[in-house]
Amino acid sequence: MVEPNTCFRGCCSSERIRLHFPPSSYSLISTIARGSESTVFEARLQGRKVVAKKPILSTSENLDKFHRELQLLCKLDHPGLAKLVAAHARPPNYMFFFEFYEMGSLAHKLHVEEWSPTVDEALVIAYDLAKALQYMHELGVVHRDVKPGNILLDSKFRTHLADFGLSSYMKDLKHVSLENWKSSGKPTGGFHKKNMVGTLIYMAPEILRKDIHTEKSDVYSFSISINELLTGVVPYTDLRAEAQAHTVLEMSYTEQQLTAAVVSGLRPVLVQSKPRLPTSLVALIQRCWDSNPVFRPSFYEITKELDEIMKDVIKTGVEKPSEVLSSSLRSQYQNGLNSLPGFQEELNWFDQGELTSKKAHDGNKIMKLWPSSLHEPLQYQPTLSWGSFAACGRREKMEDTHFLLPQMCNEKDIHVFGIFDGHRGAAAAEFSARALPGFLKRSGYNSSPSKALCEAFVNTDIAFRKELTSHCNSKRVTKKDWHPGCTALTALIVRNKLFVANAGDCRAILCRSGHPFPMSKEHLASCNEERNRVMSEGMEVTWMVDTWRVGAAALQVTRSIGDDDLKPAVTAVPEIIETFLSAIDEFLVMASDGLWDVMSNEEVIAIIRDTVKEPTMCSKRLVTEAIERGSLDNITAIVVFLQPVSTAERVY
Ligand SMILES: Nc1ncnc2c1ncn2[C@@H]1O[C@H](COP(=O)(O)OP(=O)(O)OP(=O)(O)O)[C@@H](O)[C@H]1O
Ligand SMILES: [Mn+2]
Ligand SMILES: [Mn+2]
Repeated sequence: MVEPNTCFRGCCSSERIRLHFPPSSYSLISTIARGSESTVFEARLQGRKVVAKKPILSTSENLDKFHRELQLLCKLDHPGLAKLVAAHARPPNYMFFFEFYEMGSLAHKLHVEEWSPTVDEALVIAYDLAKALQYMHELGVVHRDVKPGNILLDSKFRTHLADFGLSSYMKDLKHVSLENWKSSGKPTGGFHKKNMVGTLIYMAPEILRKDIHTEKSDVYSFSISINELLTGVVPYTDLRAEAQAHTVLEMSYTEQQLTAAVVSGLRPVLVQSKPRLPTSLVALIQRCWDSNPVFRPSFYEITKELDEIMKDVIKTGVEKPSEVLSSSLRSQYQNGLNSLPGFQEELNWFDQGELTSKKAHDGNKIMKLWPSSLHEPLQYQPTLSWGSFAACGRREKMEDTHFLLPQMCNEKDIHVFGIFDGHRGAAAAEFSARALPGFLKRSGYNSSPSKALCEAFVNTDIAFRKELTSHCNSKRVTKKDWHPGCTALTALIVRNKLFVANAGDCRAILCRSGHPFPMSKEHLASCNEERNRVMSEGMEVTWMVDTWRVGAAALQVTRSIGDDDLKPAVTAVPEIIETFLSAIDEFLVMASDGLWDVMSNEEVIAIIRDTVKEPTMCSKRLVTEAIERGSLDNITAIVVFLQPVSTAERVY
């Protein structure tokens, strides 16, 4: 008797795909992955190596879901989707057999193997994935679980979107609240299996707000995944490797915090420095993760745009295996590089600064930094918590750096924080962030805090310019007019006293009695006093384009570290403002000018009031907001709470 090719219930049928087999025709060989709702095996089906996905069927609802998924899988047929080769849909065994994709998931490739694709490889993957999703959407189906863990790669690096456990016809979707979403089909998988926070990172803000999932929500997840592919970094962690990223993600955010942050506009750090990265691709990613689904392009538009981008990047069309694209691009890229001036012999300026710092303070363990006097009356004790966030923003390169050094030299009530905003390259900023703390310690053993800060700025400047000169001489560097510099802002807290040293146009404010209390003043050529000082040092200041600028370099700031072509007029000597802290002081905000360009002191304070009382979250919020307001610069923010923050306030 020939059995019909249907499932046990008769609701699933197919002409292409066999839906039942005699038990002897398949065997499970080994476990590949154990999901929350299924186990994935390497299997053999009639001699062919396949993947068997065996759902956990503990309730009748699970069974209904299996049949719905099978009905859908019988309809789907696209090269960009994981191919169902067969199924077994009769008791006691229910399972899907898929084509085996030997390279595994994109998540594994990126975060276990730490694979770093070239831009053209990433473009091919993005294009394949977009095509597959366009196909699904045209059928009226949303995937609802687009993420690197569900993107499988074959030996030719072509993409196959898998895991249709959450896929659904749009017409069947009702409002799914977060609660019943969690208990029904929740996106899981990869290394995020155990924790919710991880699975949230691909979910569009409207889903987090408990709205309905539309095709534009898939567009959002697509862009988060493609940005992850280009950066290699797990969203919201700054880390590549799976194990560490996992811990950091869990430590940095609770579920509510991340939900609140994404809804209020937080996004992963946008890809920035990658050879040949087309700006149009970066812009496309940003449009795809717009907070408003209406502004996100459809996959029809995305594939068209990707097609254009690829044509620009390579003049040879798209339907080629990626290896071919890679090699042709690689040779183009190398030709391009060779015609560039000799910029390759880069020093690592962070390391250079670190070394200088070590030499400077030489591990003095006997002397104490600024010991408190026995005669001092009982002092107010601020309770500190601190955090920072930095983003490249719309700039091509990141030239901001910063450091957080709480409890300097193991002194429980001495803390230092610094921001450096580089110009004409990042060298000075990178060097200073590592070198300045060492100079501060050295001076701290025999100078007052403000004198030590001043010496630290000046010594960092001298050391940097010395390193630069010897580097240029030793390597016969061809960069003739290379005079990198940076502005610098450093806050030092010694028990109940705050000292802020500033050279340039970063800014620090205190929130005192609820109002901004300036702790620094900007040093710009547009400011009379500074302009006169620079001119009295014999340096020309001229009105150019839109503002006053110093020297041939046309610098807008009048104090900085580095800039050896403008020394001594553009001095590294900081201005220092000091104040006693008391119960009226809530928090300190320090930021590079990229933030202050688009936000007033009052607005900064209002935003922090309106955010979870967690300093890293506050810093992120400030930076994200500044980018959204159109800041064109790099942005770094440090937030230091000066009072204990109640746990109730910490939760959004
Ligand atoms: N066809 C396949 N070829 C190779 N590996 C596969 C295949 N299908 C699944 N895998 C591997 O198994 C993992 C889990 O697969 P899948 O996402 O389909 O299962 P799941 O139970 O829905 O998991 P979760 O929902 O927890 O992500 C994938 O991340 C991938 O590493
Ligand atoms: Mn799944
Ligand atoms: Mn999965």
